[in-house]
Amino acid sequence: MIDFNTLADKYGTPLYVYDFDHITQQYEKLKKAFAGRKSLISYAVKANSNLSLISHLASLGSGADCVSIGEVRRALMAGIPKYQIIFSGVGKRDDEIEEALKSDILLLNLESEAEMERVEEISKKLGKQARISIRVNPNIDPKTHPYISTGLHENKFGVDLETAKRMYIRANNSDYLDPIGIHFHIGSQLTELEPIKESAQIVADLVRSLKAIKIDIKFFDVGGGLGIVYDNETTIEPYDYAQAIFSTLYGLDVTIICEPGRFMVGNCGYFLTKVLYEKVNEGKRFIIVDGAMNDLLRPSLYNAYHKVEVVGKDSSDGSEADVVGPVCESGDFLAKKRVLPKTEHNDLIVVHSAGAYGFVMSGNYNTRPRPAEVALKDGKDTLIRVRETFEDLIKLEKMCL
Ligand SMILES: Cc1ncc(COP(=O)(O)O)c(C=O)c1O
Ligand SMILES: N[C@@H](CCCC[NH3+])C(=O)O
Repeated sequence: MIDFNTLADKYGTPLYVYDFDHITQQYEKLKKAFAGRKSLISYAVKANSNLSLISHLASLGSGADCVSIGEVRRALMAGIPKYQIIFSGVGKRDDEIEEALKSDILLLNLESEAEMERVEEISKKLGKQARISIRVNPNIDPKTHPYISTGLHENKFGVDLETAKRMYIRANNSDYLDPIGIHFHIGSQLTELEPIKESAQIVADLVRSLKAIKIDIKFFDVGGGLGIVYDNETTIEPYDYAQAIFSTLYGLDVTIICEPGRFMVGNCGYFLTKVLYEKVNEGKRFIIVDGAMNDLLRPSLYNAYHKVEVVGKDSSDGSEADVVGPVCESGDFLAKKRVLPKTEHNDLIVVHSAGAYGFVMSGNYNTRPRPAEVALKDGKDTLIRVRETFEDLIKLEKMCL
């Protein structure tokens, strides 16, 4: 049992708390599911890019999937070996490509023909050969929230099968490109296995057709996307996930890469916020707390559900309320229409499953400094990011005054 009150007293609120032991369990579960085949788990840094958290994953043997040079730098700083780092993303700048090539990471994952031309040109300038993978868009509906669906042709990600094949042939004929990987990622918070299996089948068929023309793909990257329980969702078991992928890989000797973000860190995280006031507007009850949409955006952005509880109080005799923050937006809420007990000033509210896409999507709207982050490991709590101050926020502007 986590003693949330003690943590809130010690570090203040709003506050992010991550249970690193839970991350270890998630990592081991997935690693075990892939046992028996060559595999690399490349944690999707975008889900939670705290350096101490990445460093914890590095200590478990994890690689990193990055979508900006900043994330690549974080991964390297946190101790992820360079040959376990992948750089994806639809819009890499020249300077990002150059730095990634100089860093000698495992793969640049390419998402368009135009990008491949840039990478070839920059590799030529550096006198290097770029190890690349190509992100295939298999046009499969992942059956998730439209904002986090990425594997349909209407989404901006990847290239269609024909284009991918053309790119592989071209890359294979280039002195500066080494096409050794293939990639797909159809969306996030996936709770159904079939779309993943179908996509893997399509992409594996492409790998077999490439093999027939002597283009040898060594890394089969299935992206991330494994969903977690926020409310009462049925999720995909890692074992079934791995078996579904294995079943598509007949005749192929590849290292499977998978890039879980949410699965690895989502349920390890808690967002702690204190009650400021309660009020009732014409029968509508609001619990106003010191955390807001700038700290945890998912409810406002996706209408995402996060379980909330008032620490030490039983909800059974409660009534319906919205939990809202102090930001000047009607869309600033953490939870809507939840049965919650009567609260007092300074009661502590815990928002669950806040480890993924929580702090990383926070901002300073309304000149609100971002929360501190704390890790729990082996029964000990450690500060892993200091709370921002007003001075931190205005530092860059003050330099221009
Ligand atoms: C290419 C890629 N890999 C991995 C991920 C991680 O996704 P998730 O957090 O759903 O596992 C994403 C985000 O959706 C992504 O775009
Ligand atoms: N930000 C999203 C996930 C995006 C996944 C990245 N491609 C969320 O909070 O659910």
